[in-house]
Amino acid sequence: MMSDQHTQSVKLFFRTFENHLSRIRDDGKDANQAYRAQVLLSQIALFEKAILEDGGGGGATGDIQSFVELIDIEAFGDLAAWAVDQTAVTGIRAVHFLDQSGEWHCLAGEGILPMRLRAGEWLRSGLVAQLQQAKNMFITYLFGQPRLVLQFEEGETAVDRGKMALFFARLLPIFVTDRIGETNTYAADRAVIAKDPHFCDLLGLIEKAANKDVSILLEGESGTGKEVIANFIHRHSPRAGKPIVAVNCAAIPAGLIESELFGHEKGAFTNAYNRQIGRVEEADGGTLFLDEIGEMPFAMQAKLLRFLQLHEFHRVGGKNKISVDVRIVAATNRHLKDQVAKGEFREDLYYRLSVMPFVIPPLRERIDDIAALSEFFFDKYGRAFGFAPLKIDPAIYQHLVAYAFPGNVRELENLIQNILVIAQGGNLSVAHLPPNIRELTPVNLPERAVGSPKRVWRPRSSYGRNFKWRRGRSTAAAAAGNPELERLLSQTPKNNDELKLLKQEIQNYASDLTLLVEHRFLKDLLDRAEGSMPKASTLGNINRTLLYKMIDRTKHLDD
Ligand SMILES: Nc1ncnc2c1ncn2[C@@H]1O[C@H](COP(=O)(O)OP(=O)(O)OP(=O)(O)O)[C@@H](O)[C@H]1O
Repeated sequence: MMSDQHTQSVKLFFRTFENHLSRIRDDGKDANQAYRAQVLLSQIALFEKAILEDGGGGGATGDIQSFVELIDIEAFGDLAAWAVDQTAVTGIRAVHFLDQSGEWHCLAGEGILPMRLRAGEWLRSGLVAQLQQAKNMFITYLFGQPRLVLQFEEGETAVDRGKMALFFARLLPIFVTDRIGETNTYAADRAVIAKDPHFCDLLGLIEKAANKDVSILLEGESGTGKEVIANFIHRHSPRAGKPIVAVNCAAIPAGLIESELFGHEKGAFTNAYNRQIGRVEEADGGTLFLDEIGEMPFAMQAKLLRFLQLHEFHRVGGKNKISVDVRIVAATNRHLKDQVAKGEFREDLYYRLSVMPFVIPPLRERIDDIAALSEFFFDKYGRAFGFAPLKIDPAIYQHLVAYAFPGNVRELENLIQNILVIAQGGNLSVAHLPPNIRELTPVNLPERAVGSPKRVWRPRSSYGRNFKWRRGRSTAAAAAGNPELERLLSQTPKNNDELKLLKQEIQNYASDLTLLVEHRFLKDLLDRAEGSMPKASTLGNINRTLLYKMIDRTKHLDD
């Protein structure tokens, strides 16, 4: 079994990984790659479980055989560098990659690659094989060809190496760069599937609010997706690189909630054997998601309010004030204003929390979403359960839309899993629906609800339909006092080629400026870290590989 610390590290690894994949998915460069990243994101929980639990075996499936083997080595190299940088968590010491021409590249770390790829020396199990002689070496396969060698640290590691190697094997196809025909692209945003026009509008508003550092209150029935939206807010906020920490106020006994939120000192109460950091402190710099806020005990509400006003608190049993910077997103499936009227919830806290309130509509009011979410869950769980591509009778959607879904998206998600288990994949028809839904009169779907062209939620342009020039700073004002900028900005290109050249010149100038800022940042950081790279990495919240890269590209400024 893993220690708590390692479990936490593995979890952190996966959260960072999710961010990495989200970036691939969201950068808008390649729809197929984005789709594959989304598929992996939807499987990540299964991998995490498999790696954390003994004997999980990595049950998730991925249709990697359908991907052509053209790997973007550079992009994969970044990931490899990162995995080696996080060796305490991944256990990985070096990553080697075999390209199509049969040449090996050391993508990250240091290690000598024994060129013994002959059959018989490797114990193959599915996509990965372990070298018989050196148990810390794993090969992963793509199309039956060895492609990647992972060298793990010697001795015991907290992570099961086989599972980690399998995880990398599954990742490879994400970095395939060619196109593989038409694929679904409904993965507009990780796990926020939305097609209903009103819900899409609401998401657009929420995205705008996410950008402002204000408290957000999400109200809505249970299972409507409030937690999914809280994550969406975090990812679309300037705090996206920091943690989001969720606290379910209903799940914590009243007597423990203060220490859960604010932590406690050793000996603060019976059983407080060690100092414990609270969830608020864990979320420093990021977002604190307070789920079921309506269940927070009245006495605790006063303490929370105080913290929101002062941004500081004491650990239970502690004397020192601790300051943190968190953004609060709270959610409730009760009507908080009614609770205020009944005297169950503090009015002052209500106003603090609900600077931007949003009501998430129930699923029955988002008819287009029922079909879109069903498609999404059929695909997600069909893959996760290892079923071949499904054939779904469109009448299924007509019945699902007729149902009221009192349990909202959560109920729909469970239902789709049940249908898949009952049908065991293959052809899905109305007969596989539970009787209460099968017997409903089918509803004709709006044309846009299922199939292509898919309407998906995407961040909207802030310009709306009609474009108006914003009243912004003039170029003259922007350049004031800087002769070089004045020279660049005073030119009026006469055609597109001239414009491109000028833009390039301005970009070069700007990157020089950013290097100066980076240089100043590094100098200060290393001063504070007294020259120690590990310390600088922690203080600056920057991984070491990137730190080295930054030093490399700015060191010429040191003269
Ligand atoms: N728009 C969506 N796209 C994809 N999955 C969704 C969406 N909305 C909800 N889900 C899924 O439905 C389930 C319930 O969502 P979530 O936990 O966010 O609901 P909730 O409103 O916070 O529920 P509760 O009030 O009971 O805590 C989750 O498994 C979530 O992944």
